[in-house]
Amino acid sequence: MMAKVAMITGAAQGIGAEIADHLSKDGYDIAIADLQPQAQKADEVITTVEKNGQKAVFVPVDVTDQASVSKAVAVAAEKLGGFDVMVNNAGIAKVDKFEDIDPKDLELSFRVNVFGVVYGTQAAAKKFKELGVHGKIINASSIAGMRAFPVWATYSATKAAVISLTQAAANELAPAHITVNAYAPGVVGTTGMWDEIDQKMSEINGKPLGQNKQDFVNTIPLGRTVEPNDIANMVSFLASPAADFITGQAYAVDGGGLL
Ligand SMILES: NC(=O)C1=CN([C@@H]2O[C@H](COP(=O)(O)OP(=O)(O)OC[C@H]3O[C@@H](n4cnc5c(N)ncnc54)[C@H](O)[C@@H]3O)[C@@H](O)[C@H]2O)C=CC1
Ligand SMILES: CC(=O)C(C)=O
Repeated sequence: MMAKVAMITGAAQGIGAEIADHLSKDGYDIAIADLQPQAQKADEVITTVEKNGQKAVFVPVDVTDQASVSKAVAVAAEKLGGFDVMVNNAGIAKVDKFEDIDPKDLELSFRVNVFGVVYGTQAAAKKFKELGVHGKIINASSIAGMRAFPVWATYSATKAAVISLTQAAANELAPAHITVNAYAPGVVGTTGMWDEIDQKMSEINGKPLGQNKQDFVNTIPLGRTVEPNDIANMVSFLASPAADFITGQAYAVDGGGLL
């Protein structure tokens, strides 16, 4: 029997790479979709997936470009022989004081974090319908999309939009038995995204490097940062038959930080 196929955007590193590891352990063949310059990093993820006994391909994509996303889905489905799960994981984080928000950062953030989810959802839904698959779409939000933080306006707004898009798409696609859900991580210490955030916050508020991150971590009742493994466990569940009757939901994976 052919393995099921999952495509993960932004999977050459970080949370996306961890999701590739988990979903391949669950028996999925994986399309690692990322920007072309990430091809070398993607090779390491391919090795991991193959060690787990599944097939993997690198599919170059720029999620800000509708045609590129549509082509990536077509290529993934053709190379891997099916299409069952789409994880719209690619994202960027720009922080700035509200009054200093740079229009270029604002535009790029919406193009990657919001347009990317729209295009990924459109392309996946069309492919699922074409193949007659009851597919699953899983989007990357953030706890910042559930509660806005100071100097995080741009990022928070994009991740709140992801929750809205998830609900709307879930409603529209339910008649085709396509589910749409989101994961909303808290502070992930190990992927590089937070190094950039911490550096920028330190420039804004003058706190020593590492202090802004520590301040967030201090608010987490379970007492540690989120690991990519915690998030991939949630994605693994949302992709599984155990989640067949769950749609339109956004799940915080944050150690209770929103409590
Ligand atoms: N790191 C964290 O603390 C948290 C991250 N998230 C979200 O989780 C997702 C993954 O985050 P991380 O792994 O930490 O980030 P990361 O920066 O390690 O990885 C992001 C990936 O997205 C790719 N990407 C960026 N722009 C792209 C584009 N235009 N087209 C295709 N791929 C593109 C990058 O090449 C990279 O491989 C993001 O959506 C992020 O907003 C949510 C909450 C917390
Ligand atoms: C980067 C991000 O989304 C958080 C909550 O840390």
